[in-house]
Amino acid sequence: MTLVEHRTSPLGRSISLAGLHLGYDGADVITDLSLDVAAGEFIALLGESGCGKTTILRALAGFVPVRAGGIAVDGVDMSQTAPEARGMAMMFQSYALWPHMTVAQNIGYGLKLRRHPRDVIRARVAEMAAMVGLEDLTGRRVSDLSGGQRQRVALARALAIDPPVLLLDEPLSNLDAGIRASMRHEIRALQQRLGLTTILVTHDREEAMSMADRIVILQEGRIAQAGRPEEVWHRPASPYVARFMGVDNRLAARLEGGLLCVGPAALSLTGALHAPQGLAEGAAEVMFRAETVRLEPPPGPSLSLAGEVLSHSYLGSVYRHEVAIGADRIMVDAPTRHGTGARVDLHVPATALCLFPARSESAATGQEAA
Ligand SMILES: Nc1ncnc2c1ncn2[C@@H]1O[C@H](COP(=O)(O)OP(=O)(O)OP(=O)(O)O)[C@@H](O)[C@H]1O
Repeated sequence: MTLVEHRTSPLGRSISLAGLHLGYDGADVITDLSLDVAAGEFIALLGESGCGKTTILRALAGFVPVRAGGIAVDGVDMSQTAPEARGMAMMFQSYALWPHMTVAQNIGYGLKLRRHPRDVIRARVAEMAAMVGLEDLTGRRVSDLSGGQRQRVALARALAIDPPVLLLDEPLSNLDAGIRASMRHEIRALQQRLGLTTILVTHDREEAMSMADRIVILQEGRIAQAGRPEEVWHRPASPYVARFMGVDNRLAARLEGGLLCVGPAALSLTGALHAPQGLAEGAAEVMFRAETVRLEPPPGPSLSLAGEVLSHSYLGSVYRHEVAIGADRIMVDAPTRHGTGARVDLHVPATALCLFPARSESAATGQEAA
C-alpha cells in the first residue's frame, strides 16, 4: 500500500501571510506583503532576480526572521516557531543532498533526525523511492547520479517527512529542458495526488504557468498581481506584469471621446476592448504580444496600424519581424517572411490589447486591469 492510499483527506494546510515585513541587516526586502493560500493550493512566486522570492520562502520555512506581520498555518501563528516544528519541507535549488550518502540515506535523513525507528525509516524510504521512480538506485551514492535523479532524491527527501506544506526553491533550474518539462508534470501530479499546499519560487514564466493554481508576481518586494495563470496572462494589472508575461509590444496612445487612438488609428472603447477602471481621457499606452498581430483583418474589432519591416528572424514555426510604426518599433510574428523594407498593414484584435494609463509603471501596480 502506498503513502497516498493511506490517506483519507488531503494533507495540505492553509497559509496566511499578513502584513509581512522581511529583510536583512538594515534593508527591508519584503514590505507589507499579505497573501492567503488555500489548503492544497499550488502557488508560484514569480519575479525578477532579487525581488525577494527566496526570502519569502525562507521566512515561511523559519530561516529568515519575521520583522513585522504574521505567518499563520491553519490559523495558528508560526512566525516564532522553530523551523522543524512548522510542518514544512523545503527543496532547495542546489538540492542540498549529502554526496557521500546513498540515495536511501538521503531520503531517510529527515526521518532519522526526527528519531523514527529504523524499520519505519526503511519502509518509508522504499515507499518514497518508488514514488519518484528510484527504487532500483537506493544503494547508489548521490554523487553517481544524473541531475534529474538527484532532483528526484531531493523531492523524495522533502516528501518523506510527510510535510503538509512543500516549499520549492527553483527546483528545476539545474535540469536540461527535456527533463525539466517532464518533472514539472510529475511534481504537479504528485502535489495534486497528495493534496499538498505548495509554494514554488521561480523566475520561469512557463514553469509557473504550467504548474500553479495561482501565480503571484512580485515587484520589488510587493505583490504586483496575484491571479490564475489565465488572468495574469490575459489581464496583466500593470505594464510590469504585462512585460513579465511576454507582452513585449508597447505603443503610446490617447483616449479621446470613447476612442483609443494610436497615431492615425482609432478603435472604439467598447465591447472586446477592456480598459482599466477609472482610466481617464488623455495619454495612455497600449501593449500586445507579437503573436497576436495579424496581417489580414481579423473578424472582430481590431486596431489597424501601418508599418515597415526593419528585420526578421526565423523562430521555428513563425517568422518574427521587427516593424517600425512611425518612430516606434514592435515585434510581429507571421507564418511567412516579409522582407526588409516591406510595407505591411497590421491588425491587432481588440481582445489582445492591454490598455494602461501613460507611464503607469508604479501607479498601476497591484490594481485590477479590467
Ligand atoms: N543573507 C542575506 N543577507 C543580505 N541580503 C540578502 C541575503 N539574502 C538575500 N539578500 C538580498 O535580498 C534581496 C532579495 O533576495 P532573494 O534571494 O529573496 O531574491 P530572489 O527574488 O529569490 O532572487 P533570485 O531569483 O535571484 O534567487 C536581494 O537584494 C538579495 O541581495
